[in-house]
Amino acid sequence: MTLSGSALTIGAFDGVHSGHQALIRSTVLSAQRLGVPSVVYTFDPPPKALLCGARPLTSIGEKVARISALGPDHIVVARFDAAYRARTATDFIQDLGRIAPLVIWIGSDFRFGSCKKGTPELLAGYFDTRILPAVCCESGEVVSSTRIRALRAAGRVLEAERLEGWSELLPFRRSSDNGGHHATA
Ligand SMILES: Cc1cc2nc3c(=O)[nH]c(=O)nc-3n(C[C@H](O)[C@H](O)[C@H](O)COP(=O)(O)O)c2cc1C
Ligand SMILES: Nc1ncnc2c1ncn2[C@@H]1O[C@H](COP(=O)(O)OP(=O)(O)OP(=O)(O)O)[C@@H](O)[C@H]1O
Repeated sequence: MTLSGSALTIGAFDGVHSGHQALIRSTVLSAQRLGVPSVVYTFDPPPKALLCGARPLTSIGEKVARISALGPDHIVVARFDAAYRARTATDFIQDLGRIAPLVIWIGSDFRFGSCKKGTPELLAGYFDTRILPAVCCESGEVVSSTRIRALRAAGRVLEAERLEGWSELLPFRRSSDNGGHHATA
């Protein structure tokens, strides 16, 4: 996919939890303001599934369905395998040129590329990079896919679902395969 302008967000987005949702909403809003398409760039499987054996919170179909529900114009799904993992931060920044982001939304802890050398500061040297403050739960802890996986593993399913933030939005749906349309990188 090649674009001449876009608003972009990037991440594993495992579970598309409330922090991810805020990031995607900010991206869609920026795109509307700028009059360009919004793009969500994600990876399958989530890097931590390949690298640490983490069990993904949803199937790729459910992830794409959740992202689609937030209204971006495009979803790019890059296959995260051994070759992709070896890509450097600079390789990835070059790839992003095809999407021509006028603005990129990320969280402050976003890291990308081999040895996690890609930082928000590096990205900001190439693109207008906006950092969304971390979304926290009611008790003040930062919401993360890792925390949701740990809650699930401990059998604390309701707490995990609350952090994911989908049970209220889509009350009748569970983690099933009902994929949407998406491009692969
Ligand atoms: C383009 C790209 C984007 C990445 N994005 C994420 C991400 O959003 N979340 C994550 O946990 N890891 C992400 N990773 C994985 C890490 O940056 C890194 O590749 C991984 O930790 C393995 O690093 P190593 O091969 O140097 O051990 C990404 C990797 C690449 C190449
Ligand atoms: N609670 C949050 N608030 C705002 N942004 C977030 C939050 N959690 C993650 N992000 C951002 O979402 C993007 C994707 O991150 P990622 O998919 O690695 O999420 P994660 O919840 O941190 O996952 P994990 O716990 O597996 O590392 C990154 O830019 C990250 O900074």
